[in-house]
Amino acid sequence: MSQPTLRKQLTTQTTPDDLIRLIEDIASACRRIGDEVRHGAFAGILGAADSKNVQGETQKELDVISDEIFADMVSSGVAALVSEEVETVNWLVDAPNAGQFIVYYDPLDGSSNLDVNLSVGTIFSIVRLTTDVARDDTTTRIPGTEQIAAGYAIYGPSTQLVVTVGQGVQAYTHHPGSGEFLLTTPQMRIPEQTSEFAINASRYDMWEPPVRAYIDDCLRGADGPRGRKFNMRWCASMVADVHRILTRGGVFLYPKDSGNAEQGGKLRLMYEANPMGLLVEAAGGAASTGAGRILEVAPTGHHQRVAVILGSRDEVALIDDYHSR
Ligand SMILES: O=P(O)(O)OC[C@H]1O[C@](O)(COP(=O)(O)O)[C@@H](O)[C@@H]1O
Ligand SMILES: [Mg+2]
Ligand SMILES: [Mg+2]
Repeated sequence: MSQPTLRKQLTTQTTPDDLIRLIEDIASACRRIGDEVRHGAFAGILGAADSKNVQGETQKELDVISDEIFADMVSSGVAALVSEEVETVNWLVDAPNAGQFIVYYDPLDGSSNLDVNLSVGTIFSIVRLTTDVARDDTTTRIPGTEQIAAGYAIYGPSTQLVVTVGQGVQAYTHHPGSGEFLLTTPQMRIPEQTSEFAINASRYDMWEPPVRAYIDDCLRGADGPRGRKFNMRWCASMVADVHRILTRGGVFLYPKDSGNAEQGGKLRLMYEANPMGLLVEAAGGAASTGAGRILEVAPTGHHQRVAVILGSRDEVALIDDYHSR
């Protein structure tokens, strides 16, 4: 094993010790969640649970199990956990190894893919509270610009952990023999230009005019205003779509449309849009709502939703331009 381990690489990047311990907790939890996902068919847990989450969505059994694993295993230096699957903030300040970190997380992302054996993941975002924490839920409404680290695990053909602690984006691959996450991509970079978009095209008739105009122009190909052919991908798993973009470029859109406008969009700011926004920007890309930088959105609630447009910088800038026309 010549590649550095997660701890070795984070130490080389002079990451504070308490943050390394926290990221290692998260890596252990993701290893366990990956195992549960892989053995889900044997345990018969790939289906729906008979419960709904705060978003009113029917939970998958593995949504609940993954949340329990994460909440059990992630505690080093933690003051509070904010989960997609739990309505309220889980304050840990009385726990023996509590500290100043707030961890926002989506325990299982892309869960509609579970029973069809496609890639799913876990997403996390970390902020460090500077002052002594007050146990009130407004304390945790912190803009994405304050994140000190973010990442995701992807449970695909291999399990990978993709992390930023402020020095670019690193990808680690789980090494089944040793159980370690080993550094396999030292720097993920997003090309500034792309000819590949990802959007759920079945929502075409619900899109607002700027998004419809942008996609129409891409689909007109070489003879159209873009002067080149565009390809399309949609995994219905944000982790899988963003991983592809961090690996080879592209643009991902989940806009606000007439079908989700009441909720403000589909994807959640604190544990989907903010962490993915931090990763994409750290890899040279951009992340926008169409009306401004995602990371600068002032949070009004833990489960608030936003429009998401992220990926290759020039393409995101162009889509923003469609919104300002
Ligand atoms: O079903 P749609 O419209 O394709 O939406 C897919 C999107 O919803 C999500 O599955 C929402 O995340 P969760 O699975 O964590 O609820 C994203 O991962 C994905 O990008
Ligand atoms: Mg999700
Ligand atoms: Mg989820």
